[in-house]
Amino acid sequence: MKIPVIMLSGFLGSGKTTLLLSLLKESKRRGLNPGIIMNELGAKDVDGYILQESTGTRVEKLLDGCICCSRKEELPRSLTALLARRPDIIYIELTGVADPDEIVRSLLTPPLADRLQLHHAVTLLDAENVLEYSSRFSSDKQLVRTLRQQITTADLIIVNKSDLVEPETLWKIEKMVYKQNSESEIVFTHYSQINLAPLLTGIAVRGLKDSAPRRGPGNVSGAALQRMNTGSSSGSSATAVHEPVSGTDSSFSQVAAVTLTVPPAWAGSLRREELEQFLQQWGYSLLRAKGHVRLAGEDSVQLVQLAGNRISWEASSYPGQPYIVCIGLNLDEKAISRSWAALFS
Ligand SMILES: Nc1nc2c(ncn2[C@@H]2O[C@H](COP(=O)(O)OP(=O)(O)OP(=O)(O)O)[C@@H](O)[C@H]2O)c(=O)[nH]1
Repeated sequence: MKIPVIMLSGFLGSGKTTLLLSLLKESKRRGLNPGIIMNELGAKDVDGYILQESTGTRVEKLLDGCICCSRKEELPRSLTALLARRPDIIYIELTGVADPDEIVRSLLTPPLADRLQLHHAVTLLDAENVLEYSSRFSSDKQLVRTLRQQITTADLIIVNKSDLVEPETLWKIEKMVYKQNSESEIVFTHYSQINLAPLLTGIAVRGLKDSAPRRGPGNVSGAALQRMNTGSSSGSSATAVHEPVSGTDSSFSQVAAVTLTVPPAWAGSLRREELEQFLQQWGYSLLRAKGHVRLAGEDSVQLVQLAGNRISWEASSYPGQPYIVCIGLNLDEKAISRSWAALFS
């Protein structure tokens, strides 16, 4: 019996982990044993920690590079390890700059092809930013190509973050998607809330299956569109570890990750506004930031996220040394490190 795979792709911060959280909760509710592979560009496992903390599910992590290129050879190894745990369904969350077509190719190549079956290729789009990508990233043609590939490879496209845009923008996005992929289903939603049933149709607990999983009928309708409050707000030596995302056939040649750590002596001294200013000064060259920090005057550790130039905060129980992973296009690593160190001088 082949194990069904649902692949989640989409640019940085588009809502993949938010969707995966819902899928995991729904999988558990159905008594399924899910296997998860999560790939992160940075060396820190921010999303894996969020998933483990919220659902208790073990996550197979592939950090510090992209499994469509620089860490390509690690995917078969991780999938083989995961299969030994006899999952009913495997979710693969790609990095925001991964070419999903490369992953589909790996899944269709023996020996993986003998054991796995691609059930759905889902791509999330950030409604607030997706129409700007071609002009914003015009200096990185490879990245623009990869983002197109994310649209053309999908059989389900979820236009997420629709709470942040006007209906006109959604129509433009629909037109843009249709031009590139007229076959896929497209839904509009916020916080990745969609009807999960069609995605999981045909997936059953091992032993209860009498045939190979089949795709369900379409109709993955999103939640009713409505404006909603995002909950976002308008934050020895500090170290910066640069993680060049290498690989000869890299799909994201100019995208790199930097991990910034807070010196132990300064933990709990950062002010929220200071950190927000630090993150916002790089404009769109800082594509994504996420990490756990301890702020002055706050009891709990905070999970801070920057996506599409918006910053959000939520309480976290992360027990380790505070850090932030910054992912950017042509980021000036020296300037970032200097600016970060200045926060602690
Ligand atoms: N306003 C708004 N925020 C959202 C929505 N969906 C997700 N977010 C927020 O956007 C940020 C990024 O969401 P994630 O689900 O982590 O995105 P991702 O695609 O997994 O991000 P990476 O894996 O880092 O590429 C988080 O702070 C989410 O809470 C939405 O529909 N509307």
